[in-house]
Amino acid sequence: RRYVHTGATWDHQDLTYRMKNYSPDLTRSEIDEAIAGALKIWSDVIPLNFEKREMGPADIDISFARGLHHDDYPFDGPGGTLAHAFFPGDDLGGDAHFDDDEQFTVKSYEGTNLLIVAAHEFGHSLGFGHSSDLTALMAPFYQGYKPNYVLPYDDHVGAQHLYGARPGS
Ligand SMILES: CC(C)C[C@H](CC(=O)NO)C(=O)N[C@H]1Cc2cn(c3ccccc23)CCCCCCNC1=O
Ligand SMILES: [Ca+2]
Ligand SMILES: [Zn+2]
Ligand SMILES: [Zn+2]
Repeated sequence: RRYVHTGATWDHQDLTYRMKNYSPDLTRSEIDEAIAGALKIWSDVIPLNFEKREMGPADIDISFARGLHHDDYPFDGPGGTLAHAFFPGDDLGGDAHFDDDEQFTVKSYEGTNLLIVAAHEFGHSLGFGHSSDLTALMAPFYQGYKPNYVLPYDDHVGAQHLYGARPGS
């Protein structure tokens, strides 16, 4: 049990998310697919449902930004920090920001894999801190593209400890 829980969780099961903008690195459908896939990594094991919204307020607002971008955590250019996200809550709570100075890719060993980075960030959006298990998704270090990604044990146990297990998972 090395995952870290921050104390904040959502008080509703049906969470909404919204793409506030897109990155020029990929097509909209590639980005939508990577985001949905990253959310599914978590909803496969815990009883939360994610619904994409095109307009209006959402629990998890997703955006790409460079440098300073309306929060106290400016991005740092290419490399270094790849993305960050906020624990559950109103406004910025649950939101995920991706550093658009990275070259986001899908299904490639080149660049920075959007699905894996997004899955890590959504762990924070659901209330998880960093794990000291370096093989965990919630480890603080990017571990590169992995085809057919399966949620590591530490994250799986952590998620179910917090939100219970999705029946049959
Ligand atoms: C887990 C990931 C998806 C999100 C995390 C940030 C995070 O925890 N978001 O929720 C991240 O970006 N970690 C850095 C940590 C990091 C590694 N280095 C750095 C050099 C400078 C600044 C940070 C780093 C060494 C050089 C490699 C730089 C490229 C990879 N970067 C990382 O692994
Ligand atoms: Ca960066
Ligand atoms: Zn930010
Ligand atoms: Zn993190």
